[in-house]
Amino acid sequence: MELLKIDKINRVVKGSIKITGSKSESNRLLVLQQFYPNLRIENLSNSDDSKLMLQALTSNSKEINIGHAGTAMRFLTSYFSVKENSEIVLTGSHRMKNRPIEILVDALTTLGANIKFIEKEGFPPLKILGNKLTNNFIEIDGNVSSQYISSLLLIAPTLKNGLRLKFKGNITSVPYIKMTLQLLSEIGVKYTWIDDQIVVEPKTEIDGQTITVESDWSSASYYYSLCALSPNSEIEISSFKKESLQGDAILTDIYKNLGVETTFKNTSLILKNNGEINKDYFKNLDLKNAPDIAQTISVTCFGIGIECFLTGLHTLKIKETDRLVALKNELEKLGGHVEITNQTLHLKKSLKIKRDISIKTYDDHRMAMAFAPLALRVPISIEDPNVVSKSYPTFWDDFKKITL
Ligand SMILES: O=C(O)C1=C[C@@H](OP(=O)(O)O)[C@@H](O)[C@H](O)C1
Ligand SMILES: C=C(OP(=O)(O)O)C(=O)O
Repeated sequence: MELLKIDKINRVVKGSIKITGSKSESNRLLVLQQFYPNLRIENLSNSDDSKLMLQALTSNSKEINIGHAGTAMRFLTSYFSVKENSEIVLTGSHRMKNRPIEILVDALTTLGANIKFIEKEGFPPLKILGNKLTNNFIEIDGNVSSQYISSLLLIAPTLKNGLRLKFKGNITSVPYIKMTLQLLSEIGVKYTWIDDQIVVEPKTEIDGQTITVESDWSSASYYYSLCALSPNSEIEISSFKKESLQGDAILTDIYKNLGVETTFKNTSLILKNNGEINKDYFKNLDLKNAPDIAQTISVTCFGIGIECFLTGLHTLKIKETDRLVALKNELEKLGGHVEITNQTLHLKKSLKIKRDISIKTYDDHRMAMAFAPLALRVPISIEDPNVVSKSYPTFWDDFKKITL
């Protein structure tokens, strides 16, 4: 196993970084481009997950392996269900075969799709026979993963009568659903969202247009963490928009409470550490709308030595790994005290951080990137560092650029 040893960083973090396009926006636009070929995309993500997505969409192969890419797995399930006369096996990594997909498969089946579970009921791999979906109403549980809903919304305008989707119970990761709807709206698809019901109108073609993907806010979180852990630091990251489609743009508010001040300079974000920490803010922070930054935030709090109680984390258990367990294991190796439930993480105040600990990454890019900034406190090692390529292939080059 490869191990990346990072010496303690002794200098103030300074520099500028260009981050690749949002993985979430890219994966949506790639699907839409198949339906509407006169859609052009700029600043597409160079993540493994987006490359796998594009390969899958343009492949002639009968079996497609999507690796660890959750959004791709979920979006492609709907895509291949409506691709008439196609016959495909959609599979993934060992972990992917344990990430549930039954809610989406049931919804698609209600619409008229032909999908079979090949191994374990409710999980990939799937055998999908593409055909014309004839129904246009579904009721769906929205609290397990928003990706099922986005997946259905992406095919919605291609259905003869569009789609009427009604939520049962609460919905999670709502900003990702809004992102899907906003992108549909940008290409001219009409929709309404009233109370617990979304209605999407059909659209057979769009006017030619180019959409520029904003850079990835989840990837930006690691620079917020570096900035919070490095007094007097100043980091410039690009290219971002003030009105973002990405829910993780909430980072600007959250990290303000960890002493990071954000200003916009054209399309760049300038992060500066002003040392003003508001510990109380982290005594109860709900992250159901921004689950991908939970790891970054808990590690930053640990590095600063403050308590945090994070809620709304129920989706973390079914991501690249069980992120709640992974965080507890690794923070405790470093000397932290962490209590978890199925939806919360409580990090107690811990003052001393153990040196030279080797962090396990569990095939999870965000474990590697979230723990790396702790090198501002102690020498640390990251196991299997190349996992970062799932969302951010040049992470280590960029990290070195501003820390060495
Ligand atoms: O739609 C998307 O692009 C995503 C939705 C979220 O998943 P959940 O809705 O499963 O929380 C998020 O964690 C994931 O990284 C990307
Ligand atoms: C959860 C993530 O991705 P996915 O679900 O697409 O595998 C992520 O990137 O943090």
